[in-house]
Amino acid sequence: MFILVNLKAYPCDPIEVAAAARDVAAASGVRIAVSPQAADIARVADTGVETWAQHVGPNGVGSHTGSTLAEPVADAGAAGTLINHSERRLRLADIDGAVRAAERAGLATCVCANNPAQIGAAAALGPDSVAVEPPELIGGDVSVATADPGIVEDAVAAAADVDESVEVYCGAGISSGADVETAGELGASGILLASGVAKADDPRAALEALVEPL
Ligand SMILES: O=C[C@H](O)COP(=O)(O)O
Repeated sequence: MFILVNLKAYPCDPIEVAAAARDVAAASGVRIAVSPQAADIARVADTGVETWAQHVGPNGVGSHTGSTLAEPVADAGAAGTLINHSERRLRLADIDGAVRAAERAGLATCVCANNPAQIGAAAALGPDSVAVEPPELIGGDVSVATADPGIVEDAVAAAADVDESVEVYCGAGISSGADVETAGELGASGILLASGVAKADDPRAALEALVEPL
């Protein structure tokens, strides 16, 4: 099981979370990555934790003010990137372009989507992974794996119908080891979570609790 901790724009200390994630991953053997703000990628990567960007765009070098290019993200130490997160939606052509740009830069890709139909479309673009997240459950206290287990199972089936090599993650409201375990039983090979760690009083304890049953 892969645990991807998205720090969004929460006012946590990215280095504290990164160091905790690095240590918990090493102690547990569970793959854990941290996805900080773009400006923090290099500092977070320097801790040794697997580091992901929250977004890259489709552009290459040129006159694209405000762009996040894949190459400098990779150069800063990122190993992968989210694309089309629910809070950073892109047009279809730009999702495709961002996947291609990330591939050229050597970044692993995870395309986010709202529902199984979108997961099938996302998988058709050839990313390494897709993540299903019902927007109404993001940031809440109830895990997608509990509130809507069918959406996870249907997303796994939708991706497999298109390309069995695409990994399927799920996210929204996941905060406990039991949530992670249930997501795995539903067929997800990874989880995407944010508030359960980034807003925790003790992020290290929150991470330890997540991996405890694995
Ligand atoms: O990127 C993470 C997801 O949007 C889930 O966020 P959450 O764990 O706060 O529900």
